[in-house]
Amino acid sequence: QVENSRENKSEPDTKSVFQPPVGNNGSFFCTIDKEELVSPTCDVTFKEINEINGKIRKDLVSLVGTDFFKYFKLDLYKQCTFWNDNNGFCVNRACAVDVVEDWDNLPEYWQPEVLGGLDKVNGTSGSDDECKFLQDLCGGAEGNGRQTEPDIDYCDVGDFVNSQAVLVDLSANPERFTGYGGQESALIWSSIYRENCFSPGEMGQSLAKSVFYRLVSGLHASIATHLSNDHLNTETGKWEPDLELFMARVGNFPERVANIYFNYAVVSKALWKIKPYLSHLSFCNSYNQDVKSMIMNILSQLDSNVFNEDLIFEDELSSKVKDDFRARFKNVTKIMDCVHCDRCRLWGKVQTTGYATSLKILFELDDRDEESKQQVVDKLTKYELIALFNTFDRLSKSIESINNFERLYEIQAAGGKLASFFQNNNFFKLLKKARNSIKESVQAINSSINSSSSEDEKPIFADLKMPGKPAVKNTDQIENKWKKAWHTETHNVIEALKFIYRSYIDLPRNLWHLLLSTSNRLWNKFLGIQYLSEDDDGVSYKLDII
Ligand SMILES: Cc1cc2nc3c(=O)[nH]c(=O)nc-3n(C[C@H](O)[C@H](O)[C@H](O)COP(=O)(O)OP(=O)(O)OC[C@H]3O[C@@H](n4cnc5c(N)ncnc54)[C@H](O)[C@@H]3O)c2cc1C
Repeated sequence: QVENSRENKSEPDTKSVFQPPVGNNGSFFCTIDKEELVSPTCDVTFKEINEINGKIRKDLVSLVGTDFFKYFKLDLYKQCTFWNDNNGFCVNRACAVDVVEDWDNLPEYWQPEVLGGLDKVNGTSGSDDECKFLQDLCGGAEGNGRQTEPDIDYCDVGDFVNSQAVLVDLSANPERFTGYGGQESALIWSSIYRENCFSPGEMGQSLAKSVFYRLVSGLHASIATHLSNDHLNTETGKWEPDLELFMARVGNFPERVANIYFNYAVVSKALWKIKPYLSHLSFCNSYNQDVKSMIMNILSQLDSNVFNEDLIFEDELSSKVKDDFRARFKNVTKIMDCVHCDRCRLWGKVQTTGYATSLKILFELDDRDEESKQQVVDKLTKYELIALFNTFDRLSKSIESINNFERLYEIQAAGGKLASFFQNNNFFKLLKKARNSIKESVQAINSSINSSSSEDEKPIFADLKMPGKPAVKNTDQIENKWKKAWHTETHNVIEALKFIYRSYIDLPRNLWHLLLSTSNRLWNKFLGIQYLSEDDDGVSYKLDII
């Protein structure tokens, strides 16, 4: 699944980058085996992940809704550094981000003087007994001494303290359908997938490549699940799930669904791994008493078997591949600066930062050294932690949505479509409208005979609404197809019946005429005289007997 050869290409080429669709009899839901392991590196089945997710979903929703976890900081105006394309923008309202401007209503630890007051926080940090991690968490004191240490970051943590960065309430800017697409988003995705080309010949590169691909594809599929689950129905004006869109983007591709589960396993293992190092922290309890218990409730449901990160870079030789992996994933997080839709950029940044944080925890937490583990965790910034939990929430929501889409799919497959057709009285509306429409069309034909106008070409069922119209299809075309088929069939049946009826009526008369004309011709021939005939227009003319 990661066989795309993208090396040595200067321009993104979407055709060579993306996998061909892998539809399975048109349906994933019927073919995936939920008892199977999510991946050879995960000792967990799809079913088990569903169960874990069911247990933690409620707490996770509450957690990301708390004041501490719902705010994120990012620079929406950062220039794209990968190609010269900083002029595009998404004009759709759904692409916009509502930035926090009402500072008075924010908790104290989000106030500008605290967020920006690094010196003040640093000044107190040495004397207080609380560890630096907690102060980072509550005061935003990122970056102490980071520069002198080896780079273990999979994203640019400096972005969060950039002077251009704005604070955004994630709960006020949900991840959903924005209309962003076409060449622009395809270019972003192809550039992301192109990062997945490691130096050939390195030990362990194929497994690293596979993990990289699955992470990106899982992110891509998760975004597609959210935009299908929260899709604008232009007829009702409501945001609602769109099953057909989901099937077209995710559901018909078992591999993409599996990659969402794989990402869930990766992030949950990272969370499981930091659990022992969070216990001494109070998570700004003075602001929200429940945050800590919610986190612990969630983490206690997670299992170490969900993902075995040790298999990825298992021997010494693979450390080069690991460096490559880190640099390439960092690029993925930076490519988010090239996304023109602000809302997509926001959630793209949150999620790529969440994966970057997971990778840092999984691959940079040295198993042999307890102290270094604690240090890595202590140095996580507030925004990495917020991104980590929000990314887990996004994956958890995706899995919940996949299960909901499966139920919708089964209802439709079991004839739900037909049932709703009758329940909504559409069948009877169809009959009534057909009757009225035929009357109208007859009138239209009559008037067109007089006025020589083209009124009779007006579609008969112009106002007819068929059930279950897919958002992605041209509805006019579907209606016209129905009308055309209806017309053609009724016309053909009526003409056939008329023909048969006329044939029976005309048969005796035709036989009598045939008999008369034949005997007349034979009599004339016997007498040796000319006889008369008629052409198709009824004109009589003489024929000579040869
Ligand atoms: C960072 C980012 C965030 C975005 N956030 C949003 C958002 O919040 N809301 C929104 O409405 N749109 C969002 N978009 C746009 C969205 O992802 C799609 O690009 C857009 O909807 C157009 O979809 P598409 O069907 O043309 O194919 P795309 O999703 O653009 O995919 C392009 C090609 O990639 C391949 N492909 C698709 N999915 C996968 C997969 N999971 N694994 C492997 N290959 C795959 C297919 O061959 C496909 O033709 C975002 C885009 C980016 C880059």
